[in-house]
Amino acid sequence: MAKSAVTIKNLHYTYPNTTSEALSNVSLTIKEQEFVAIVGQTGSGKSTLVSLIDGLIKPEKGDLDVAGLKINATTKAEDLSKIHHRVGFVFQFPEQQLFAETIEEDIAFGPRNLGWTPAQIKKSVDDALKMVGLPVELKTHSPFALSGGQMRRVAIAGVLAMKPQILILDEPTAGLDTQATNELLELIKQLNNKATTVIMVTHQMEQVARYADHVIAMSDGKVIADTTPRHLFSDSQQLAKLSLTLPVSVDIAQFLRKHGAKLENTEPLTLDSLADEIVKAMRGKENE
Ligand SMILES: Nc1ncnc2c1ncn2[C@@H]1O[C@H](COP(=O)(O)OP(=O)(O)OP(=O)(O)O)[C@@H](O)[C@H]1O
Repeated sequence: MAKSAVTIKNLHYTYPNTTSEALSNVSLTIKEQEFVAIVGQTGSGKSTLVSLIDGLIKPEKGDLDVAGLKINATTKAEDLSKIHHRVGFVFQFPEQQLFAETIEEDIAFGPRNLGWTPAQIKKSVDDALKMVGLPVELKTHSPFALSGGQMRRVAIAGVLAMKPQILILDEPTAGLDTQATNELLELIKQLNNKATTVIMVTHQMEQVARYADHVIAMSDGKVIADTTPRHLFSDSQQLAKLSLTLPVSVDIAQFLRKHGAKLENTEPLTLDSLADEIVKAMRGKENE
């Protein structure tokens, strides 16, 4: 059985100077090498949850185990910071945090902070550039001369250079065009295939359907659903409660079924699988 990458038990969190809990009694498990999507309406607690997993804030009550590090309300700041050796966090619009004169300097910032040797730092920069599909020769250039999509890749390379076991991404495709979005998601999937656990906050149900194997849906600081995308998208009551939309492929399949099409009963999570089902149904009709 796969080991757990993150285990959370009865977690509570309230922001300073506020009265209501941002997270209320959250318990969940994320296994190693899962691709997990965290979904929910604005203000439901997604960013707070991933900030706790990344050790940016400390729980008020409850326990976390993140890549083997145990965290609770009494954990000291220096112990909390050990998380950054194991977890990488790609914030929303990460390119806004690029700062150095060269791409190399920018990517090297994290590994240098971790105290790595110059040789280790050089190798980690080159490896990270390759991982995000950018030529290593670019490293002497300014990050600010790149396109928006490329700048985002450099920012993500800065996180990958530290070789995280768990990669958290908060809406990684926000503001990107369709091509850059698809390329970035494929890249994240490749990293996931090579053993990185991925936790992605997203509002895009198409991305959940296509890439995630586990979905955690939040509302009002609580986990409302903790399941597979296929199961979530076949539960219309739950979706309505969470005010989530259906992926287009599932929406079309449900419409066609309602109008008598004999499609298979499982929800098609991508347009490709919907097209396959429609072709099968048409062939079945021809053979009747
Ligand atoms: N720094 C903060 N100080 C006080 N309250 C906060 C802070 N950040 C978030 N909150 C509150 O905590 C709750 C959960 O917010 P959170 O940002 O985790 O939600 P979210 O699901 O990530 O929303 P979004 O999709 O808009 O990013 C909300 O009620 C929000 O107003």
